[in-house]
Amino acid sequence: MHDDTEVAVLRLGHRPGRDDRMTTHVGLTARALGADRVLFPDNAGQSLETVADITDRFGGPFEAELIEGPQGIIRNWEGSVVHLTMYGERVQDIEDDIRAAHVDAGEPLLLVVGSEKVPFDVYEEADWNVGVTNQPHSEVAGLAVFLDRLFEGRELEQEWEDADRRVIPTETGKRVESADSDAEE
Ligand SMILES: C[S@@+](CC[C@H](N)C(=O)[O-])C[C@H]1O[C@@H](n2cnc3c(N)ncnc32)[C@H](O)[C@@H]1O
Repeated sequence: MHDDTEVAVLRLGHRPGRDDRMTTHVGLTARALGADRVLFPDNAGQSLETVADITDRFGGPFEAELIEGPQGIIRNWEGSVVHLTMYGERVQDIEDDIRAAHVDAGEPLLLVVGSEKVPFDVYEEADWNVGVTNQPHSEVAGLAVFLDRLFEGRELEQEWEDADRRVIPTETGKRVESADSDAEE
């Protein structure tokens, strides 16, 4: 999270058209739930634009980047690598170990989520293969639950910098204020 050791999310694989919405949601969920950066495959430019636009409007800091050779990024990552997969160890059994490496020892964390079939190398190169349940579901759901576990809910209290607008929580309806009008309140 903003003042903590870095958490980057790597989206492995992207099928233009079919995966556009899911890849965008990986980025938006990473941003909303406390990651610092999302790395998208180089054919996911449309998703990058959407995430950058949301960050401009609703605040940051958050970075979205296009990358080539995701497996090189995993191999050369200076820190811990967590791969989210339904075949992995149960998140509730190993979250303390991951938190100890990331929060206590200050290791940057790379969080890898797949789309279609994930190459076996990724399972071998990850420090932890982690299942959020051992049932098949979605990269967005796995990412959300994992980040909330990692940050123990602190991400829900984040402050957003350089936002153009801010949502005011309301019991019913929608209330959005511009950052300028906030400043005048
Ligand atoms: C729709 S799944 C496809 C997985 C693919 N069939 C494979 O063999 O790797 C896409 C991604 O969702 C995530 N995912 C799905 N279920 C998960 C679970 N139970 N725990 C953690 N991540 C999960 C994983 O990152 C996975 O790569």
